Amino acid sequence: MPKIVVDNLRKTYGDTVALDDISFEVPAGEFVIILGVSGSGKSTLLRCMSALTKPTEGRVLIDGEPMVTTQPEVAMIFQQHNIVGDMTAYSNALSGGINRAGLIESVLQLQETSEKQRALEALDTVGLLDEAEKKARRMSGGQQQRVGIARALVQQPEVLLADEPVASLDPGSAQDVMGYLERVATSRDLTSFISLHQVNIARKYGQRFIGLHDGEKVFDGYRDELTIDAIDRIYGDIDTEGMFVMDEADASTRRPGDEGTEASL
Ligand SMILES: Nc1ncnc2c1ncn2[C@@H]1O[C@H](COP(=O)(O)OP(=O)(O)OP(=O)(O)O)[C@@H](O)[C@H]1O
Repeated sequence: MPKIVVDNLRKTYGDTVALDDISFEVPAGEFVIILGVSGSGKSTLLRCMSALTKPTEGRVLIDGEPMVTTQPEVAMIFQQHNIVGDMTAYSNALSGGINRAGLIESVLQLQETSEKQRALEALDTVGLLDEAEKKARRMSGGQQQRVGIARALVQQPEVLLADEPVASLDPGSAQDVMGYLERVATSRDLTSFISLHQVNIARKYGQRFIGLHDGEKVFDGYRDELTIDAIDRIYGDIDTEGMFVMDEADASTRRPGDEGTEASL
């Protein structure tokens, strides 16, 4: 049985069709990148998958069960980190257990020792154990996003959703955070959906790619299928030259006349 089924998902806001009849199935453990320009529907798709937004039509199934409300098995990481600057990295991570432990226990840090242990392990996983007692606001954007990942892990999710997790980061930090996300997903066997608009980063880390354009699914395939033509379909009229990092293995994906146009970012 697929881990996640997105079944004829449609979401409209007045006259705006944010998602238009989106369907796909993803087996457990896949690392899926959602690609598309701003406004293509990436956030709406992830919000529907986490039950933060109710679809107009269609449904999302996790392990065959409809997702009608948010649940701890599905963790969401946001672009703006959504962590509390005045709290330490440890306290922020620990607050990820809020769905399981309850609000009061979480605020008073009355969670069980096992939960506290999990927070420390999660910080260790994202390379921040030594910074556990540091206030989040004194950390870099990349470190804050890694705290956000740690917090999501404390929730003990099976599915990880990340909405533009590296959009506000410099290229080095963005790669750093994507590397941690990939390693965490592999080591904890998470089914992951990461929305990105940077094609070069997507190609480096993604296993499978779902491309959205104006709310429609225009691509669904694995790394070797993400050709320049596919990128063109996802990005439409936008000049995609320079988005595509070629390597030896990509030679077969070149279009006639593309010789010499590869760009490295
Ligand atoms: N709460 C809302 N109310 C009205 N329209 C919305 C709302 N949320 C999204 N939209 C519209 O739905 C469409 C898809 O938006 P969405 O945020 O999902 O795209 P996106 O690909 O995530 O863009 P970005 O990368 O800028 O976040 C856009 O036209 C957007 O204006």
